[in-house]
Amino acid sequence: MSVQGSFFDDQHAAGDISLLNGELAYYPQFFNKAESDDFMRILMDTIAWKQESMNMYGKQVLFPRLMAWYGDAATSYGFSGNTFSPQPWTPELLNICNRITPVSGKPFNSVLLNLYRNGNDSMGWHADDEPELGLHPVIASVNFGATRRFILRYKNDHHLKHELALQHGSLLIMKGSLQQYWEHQVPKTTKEITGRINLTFRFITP
Ligand SMILES: O=C(O)CCC(=O)C(=O)O
Ligand SMILES: [Fe+2]
Repeated sequence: MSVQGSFFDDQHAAGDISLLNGELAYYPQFFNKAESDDFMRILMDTIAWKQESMNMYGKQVLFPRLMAWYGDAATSYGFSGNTFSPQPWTPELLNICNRITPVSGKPFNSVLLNLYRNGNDSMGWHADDEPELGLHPVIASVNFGATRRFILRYKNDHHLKHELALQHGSLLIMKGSLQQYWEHQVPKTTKEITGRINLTFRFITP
């Protein structure tokens, strides 16, 4: 994809964002409005959304969002005391995966989906650094629905931050040593907003 114009006059401008010890690439309008609207509606209706719980200091606590896990049968994924077995790929998930793979330059065999029902749903600080993702994972994050803040902070200096507003139809690629040195979060907001779906495509060592 070519980069033309400035970020201010060309909404299609896309590009690499180089951080200290980490790399991002952001494509604000990777999917056009019509196809993004379609994906949002179809994913809302066809994905097996569930509110999972995690063990926190000996107590079961509900995740503040709905989740789902899809991918190749051989992949399974553990975090926060859970092990997820994937549901088989749906046509839309395969379609999205096939569209983003040429940009990521790496194949994916699974996708974690998150549904933020409103501003009260969120995701806390974490890095996607589980061993089954490998040392320098390429993770492709696709966004439909309401724009949400995506904040990164440097693990060794929390003052060092970078923020993006992930919009409807956007693609964010996280790569290099980003997960090793940075954490990210999607904070709650008091704004009246509609739902948002985020998909993170990953390659899990089978
Ligand atoms: O919703 C987002 O933008 C972030 C999702 C995320 O960080 C994850 O699934 O690990
Ligand atoms: Fe993450």
